[in-house]
Amino acid sequence: MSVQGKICGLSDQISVDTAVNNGARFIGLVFYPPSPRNIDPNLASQLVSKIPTNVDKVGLFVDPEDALIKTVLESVKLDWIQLHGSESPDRVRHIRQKFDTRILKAIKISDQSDFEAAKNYENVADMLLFDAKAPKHMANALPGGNGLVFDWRIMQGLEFSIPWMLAGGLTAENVAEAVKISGAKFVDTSSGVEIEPGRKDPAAITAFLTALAVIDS
Ligand SMILES: O=C(O)c1ccccc1NCC(=O)[C@H](O)[C@H](O)COP(=O)(O)O
Repeated sequence: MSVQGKICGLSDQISVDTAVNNGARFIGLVFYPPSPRNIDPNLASQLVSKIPTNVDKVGLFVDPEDALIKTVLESVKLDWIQLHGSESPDRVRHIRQKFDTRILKAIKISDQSDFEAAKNYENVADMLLFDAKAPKHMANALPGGNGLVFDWRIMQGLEFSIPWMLAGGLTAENVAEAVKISGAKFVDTSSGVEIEPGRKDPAAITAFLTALAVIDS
């Protein structure tokens, strides 16, 4: 199986269609108001209304209340709920059970010790997403989508009981190296396919997905 790609933070139809038409496996939709990629549930519903069933719709939340998830799901049928905050394993279990939707749980990584947290989520999530942790001094840092990489070498030799996705600063130029070093089978990008935060670049989306297609995995 080739490396599967998620394009996250989509907010316009051209970019959604470009991602789908170039082989994206996952479409990420941000429901986190402080993000420049945040979108209204009704717009989200329109954007993904025609995407094929083999492309999964991922709704991204940060420490959401149940009410927000409920409101979003009333507008758009998500295949995954991505939790990118400090949600506990019990909270993840609750969300998974209450909304009967697969969970992609983000774990922030800066060094090897951060992987210990991942073990606590293997029994409550369906997939893990390893993303670079923003440094404390970084101004205007978001919980994710910061365009930061972590040292992919620290992934080597690690094994998890559920699938995992690599994220953080991935671009068409570095994704092949990231896959080779980390062994990732799933990758995710947002900043790396943007003209500016919140404004996707269809050409960069195409380049990223084309780069995936030629990786011998
Ligand atoms: O993308 C955002 O604006 C965002 C905001 C708050 C929490 C998470 C967010 N994105 C999560 C993602 O899945 C991103 O694709 C991931 O962090 C990688 O982002 P990037 O480093 O920009 O490629």
